[in-house]
Amino acid sequence: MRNSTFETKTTLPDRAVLVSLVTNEVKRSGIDPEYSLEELVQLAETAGVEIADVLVQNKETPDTRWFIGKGKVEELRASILALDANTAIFDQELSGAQVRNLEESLDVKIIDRTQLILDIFAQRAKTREGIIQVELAQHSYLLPRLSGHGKNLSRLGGGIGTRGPGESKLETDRRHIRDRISDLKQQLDEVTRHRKLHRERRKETGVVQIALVGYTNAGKSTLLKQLTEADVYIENQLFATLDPTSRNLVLPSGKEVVLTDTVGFIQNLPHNLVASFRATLEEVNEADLILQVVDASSERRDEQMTVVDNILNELGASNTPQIVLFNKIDLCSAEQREHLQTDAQHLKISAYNEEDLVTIRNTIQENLTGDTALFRIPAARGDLSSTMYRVGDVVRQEVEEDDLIFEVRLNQIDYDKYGYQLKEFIIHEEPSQS
Ligand SMILES: Nc1nc2c(ncn2[C@@H]2O[C@H](COP(=O)(O)OP(=O)(O)OP(=O)(O)O)[C@@H](O)[C@H]2O)c(=O)[nH]1
Ligand SMILES: [Mg+2]
Repeated sequence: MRNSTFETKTTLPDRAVLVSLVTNEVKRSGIDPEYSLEELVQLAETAGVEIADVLVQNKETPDTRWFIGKGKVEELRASILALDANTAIFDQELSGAQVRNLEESLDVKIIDRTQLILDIFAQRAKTREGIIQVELAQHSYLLPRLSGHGKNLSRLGGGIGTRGPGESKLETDRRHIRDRISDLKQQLDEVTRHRKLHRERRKETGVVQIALVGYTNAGKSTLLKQLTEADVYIENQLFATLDPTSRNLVLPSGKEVVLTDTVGFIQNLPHNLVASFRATLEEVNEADLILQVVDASSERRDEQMTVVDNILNELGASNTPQIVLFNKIDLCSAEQREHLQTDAQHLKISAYNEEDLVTIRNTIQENLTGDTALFRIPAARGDLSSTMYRVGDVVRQEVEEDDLIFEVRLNQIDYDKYGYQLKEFIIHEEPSQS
């Protein structure tokens, strides 16, 4: 049945026991271990893993050799045998030595949350940039976990926990991996430079950039599709989208802006991954407006919003104007709906409701349209006329004595960008009605 001669060991789907160790450090980190474990279940399912059992241990500190306590290792062994599992997935990061000890003792594949996320990313990566970024993250994860013998590289073969760097590198030693990392970094630099050039060109043309951000599975891609008719991948699973997709969005005024879908966020996002995906996430940083998409029907809505805000902070994008879209309102209970903040910056929507899409387009437009301003420019500064047309809609233009009068409905973003020369000529400003 199997048609590939390259396929290595795994013929059965992975069947895993999930393990979570709740240490004092975990408790201090502010991460709710129960929520984290719920998410690990979803991540495992997303990766196509069957879940046989879930084990939890409370312990002040991890065991240096086994991570979990010796007694818990025996419990895990019993569960693996009874339920015929071939993998154990830990919700916290393990050291290389702990992985080896557990693997030798239990004779199953051992992976942790970080590796599982990296695997899902590896399954999803389609563009050159995405593929390079994932491989870079995988190697960076692996490097400190290789100690002495390169034996644990033999875990790289097939199935989850094994995708990625690839079988051809089975015998690779540390130096080899380091070489590969610097090679990947170089390739990434090149791709990044291209992306940057592209972005700068878009910027020069003055096109407004809007980024859809949010927790994974919130509905970002669905909104991109609904708003722009883009053909994008939408799935009820974590990390459906990896590579940013940009599409033109036409506002009611006829103005075109660029809307970009981005990779979803998750709590406890592996550091290697964030570092590797910095280039991709730059899109968010450069946006003129951020649409934060929230799954309002999620029991964990507030936690998810906090994670997103924290990551935006880390990216340096916390000052970018933001509209929060409370999505999936159709799935919300009356009580859930009631607790949602609503004002000009917070909308309750469903990505599948046409009227809501109209509201979103209008709200974007309102946020881009600022106040109406009156300018008086000396005729000698006629060179500024063209700038007037760059910063908004000129609604009136007259000559009065030796001066030019312009009434402009400002586009706030463009005005901030290009309007610095105009500011001294303003004679009257009126807040917009919207
Ligand atoms: N009922 C309902 N389902 C929605 C709505 N918006 C999105 N969905 C569903 O939610 C799931 C996730 O949607 P995506 O658009 O893939 O989510 P995403 O934010 O792009 O997710 P990632 O790419 O994984 O980060 C899909 O099954 C969508 O059909 C909505 O307003 N109502
Ligand atoms: Mg998506």
